[in-house]
Amino acid sequence: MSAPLDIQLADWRNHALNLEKQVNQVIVGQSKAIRLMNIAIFARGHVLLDGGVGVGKTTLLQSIARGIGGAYERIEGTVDLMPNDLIYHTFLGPDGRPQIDEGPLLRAGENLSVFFFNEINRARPQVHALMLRVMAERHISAFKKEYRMPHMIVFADRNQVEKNETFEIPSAARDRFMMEIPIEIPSDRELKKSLVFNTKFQHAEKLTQQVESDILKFDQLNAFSDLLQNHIKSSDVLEEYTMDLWDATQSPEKFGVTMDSVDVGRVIQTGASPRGMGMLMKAARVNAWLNGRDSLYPEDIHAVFHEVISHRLVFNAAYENRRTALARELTTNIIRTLAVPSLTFSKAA
Ligand SMILES: Nc1ncnc2c1ncn2[C@@H]1O[C@H](COP(=O)(O)OP(=O)(O)OP(=O)(O)O)[C@@H](O)[C@H]1O
Repeated sequence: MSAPLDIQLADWRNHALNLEKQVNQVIVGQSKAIRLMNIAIFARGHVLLDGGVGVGKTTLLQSIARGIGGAYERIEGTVDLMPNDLIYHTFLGPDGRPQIDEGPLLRAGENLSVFFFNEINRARPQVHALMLRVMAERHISAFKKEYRMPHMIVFADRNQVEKNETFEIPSAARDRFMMEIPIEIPSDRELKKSLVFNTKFQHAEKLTQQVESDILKFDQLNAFSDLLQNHIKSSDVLEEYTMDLWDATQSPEKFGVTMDSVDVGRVIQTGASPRGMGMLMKAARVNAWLNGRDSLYPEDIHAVFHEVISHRLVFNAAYENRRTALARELTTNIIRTLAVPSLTFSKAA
């Protein structure tokens, strides 16, 4: 028999916060990104990572995978990567004859919990199409059988610096990702110094091993996530506020939102999608639970608004090449400008 709901919620919250604490001890200066990744894990959403090279993405994901339990797999996006490279690879066996083995998507079977697609925008659209299908359906047929990966979360990094030979992910594909999370070099000088001079940070594998394994049970996350999503309540006032936020992503000028650098009325081609708003609320509910509440507050939406909404906005062509800065300014100004309702909910025990 399963434990009473309030005990389950409290136990899982302790595990979630423990995971966060342990990952923060090995990956320094990334506490905000780690909180957001934890939210995505409990909301069961795929994540785009926005970061440069050598900023600790692999170490971070391996640490998280260790804490979640299950298997971690990684693939590099390259211009000659083919969809089949995710599914199988061929090699010469000891007898000199060609053999076929399962590729990174299939190798771990149902144990796959974290799949890292590095530099996804170096891969061709055919590869994106396969990846997006598997992200949505979490199964694929190959070798005359059906492979399921029900516990998989995809983390995809886009190389934002080098644009040669890249295939940008179109807006419809970006919309499938719950969040885009920046992984930036820490700004604190002492932290930066320790990354350079403390030799432990040059041993990524040893760092990862410091995270306790199986803090969460990766194969129970889907069921717990459903339970959590059904548990967190919202109110009419909060729902109306959310609808205004949504409208403001499409027509910011109607809500008096302004931007310093551009005419706000001309900048947006398409605001957030219904899928995006659904994902916003899923992420916000996880934030409420992590903060020990059973009701949604505006601050739960604010905590994830930028990372869930920005990558979905489509800017008019003249502004697309400045999208990162403009999206940050717009989402910040939407939150600042729209009147925040005050809510009086009781805190969860
Ligand atoms: N914030 C950080 N905390 C801990 N270690 C870090 C951090 N940033 C970088 N490192 C260290 O830098 C090295 C490179 O990290 P890692 O390979 O994870 O980066 P990456 O972003 O995945 O690189 P690439 O883009 O080349 O794949 C590792 O030894 C890692 O420990």
